[in-house]
Amino acid sequence: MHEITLPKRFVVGGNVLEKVSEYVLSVVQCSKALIVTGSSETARYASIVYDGLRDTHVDSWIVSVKSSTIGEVNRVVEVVNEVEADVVIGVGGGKAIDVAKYSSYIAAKPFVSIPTAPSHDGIASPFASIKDVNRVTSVKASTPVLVVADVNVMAKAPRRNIVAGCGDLIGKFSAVLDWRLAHKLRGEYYGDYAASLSLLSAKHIVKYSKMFSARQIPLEAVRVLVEALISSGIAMAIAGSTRPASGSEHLIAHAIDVVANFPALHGEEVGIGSIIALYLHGKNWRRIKKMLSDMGAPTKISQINVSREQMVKALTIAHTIRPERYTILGEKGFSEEAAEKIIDALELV
Ligand SMILES: NC(=O)C1=CN([C@@H]2O[C@H](COP(=O)(O)OP(=O)(O)OC[C@H]3O[C@@H](n4cnc5c(N)ncnc54)[C@H](OP(=O)(O)O)[C@@H]3O)[C@@H](O)[C@H]2O)C=CC1
Ligand SMILES: O=C(CO)COP(=O)(O)O
Ligand SMILES: [Zn+2]
Repeated sequence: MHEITLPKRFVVGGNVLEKVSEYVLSVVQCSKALIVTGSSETARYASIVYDGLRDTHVDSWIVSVKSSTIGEVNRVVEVVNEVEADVVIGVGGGKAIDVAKYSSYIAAKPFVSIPTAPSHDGIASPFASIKDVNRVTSVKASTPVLVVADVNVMAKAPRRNIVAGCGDLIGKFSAVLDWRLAHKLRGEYYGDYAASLSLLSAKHIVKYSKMFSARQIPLEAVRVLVEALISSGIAMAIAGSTRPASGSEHLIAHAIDVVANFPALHGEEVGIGSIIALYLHGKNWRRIKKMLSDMGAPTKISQINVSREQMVKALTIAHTIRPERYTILGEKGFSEEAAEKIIDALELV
């Protein structure tokens, strides 16, 4: 048994950031808010949120975080307690959202998710990837009470971040295959509804792939991507774990982070992990590789700043990242020889 807690309100649309205070006040009674953001363009969006809250007499503070580590979470929790904030608002990419989400969970305050880029599916999920809490995998955190996704803001994010969101979602094809495999081989609980919802998000990326390959990605495609990222987060909430969203492709991405110290965006690494995972599952990996390549997503390890030696190492340790989650990598994973062979067979160099 697990409880499914979903956000109370989703606001998805153009220019919704300016009205954020109205949305926040519609779901939480608050007079003090702590905004967690990054340090680049994200901080500019955070100041728009700050101004909106000030105009409706909500005192606000902004904390900029550099990484999604427990050190940053502790720093944010200290400020939450010091200023007695009633709500924690994350404004930024996956890093800022995750730090805000986990801090709100520790401080037992409501969490509001305001993504500035469609680069990951943690936007609405109740899990956070905090780098040194559970090694490199996610942990249970708060479900946002409110998600405000301004598609105009997100469409202005760097193309690289947008395409990374496509990569994170393409990963659901192998994640669900792995889940089914674990169900058949290990009797693990398999939630057909959560799995179908997760797959739906990946299928929409394929359906709209031509639009994502256009020089200027149309707003319509960004909106579909944002909705798909939200719905993948909901699939995780329904399943009560990240199982529908994270399988062997994520283990490979996490292993790359361990070996090469976070060399690229999460969704970019998942895209490459998906090519390998789909090959192992006997699926049409060539089609997915071409699709990612056409979008401008990395399909070679040099494009994610990973050397051949590092990739071999990552492949040989991927199965150890989360031993309790059975995947196509099995219990022994890749041998060095097999890793070398797959890198050549899939032309990853
Ligand atoms: N909780 C969950 O369920 C999930 C969590 N994740 C986690 O999310 C993280 C990945 O998120 P991702 O967004 O790729 O990485 P980051 O949050 O690190 O963002 C990457 C970069 O993009 C910048 N950025 C964000 N929005 C904009 C914008 N609108 N314009 C210009 N620059 C922008 C960020 O700026 P700045 O430096 O200012 O922050 C940062 O420099 C990983 O840590 C991953 O583990 C991924 C999937 C699911
Ligand atoms: O990135 C995620 C889903 O896209 C979360 O996955 P993990 O639970 O493997 O960290
Ligand atoms: Zn992911």
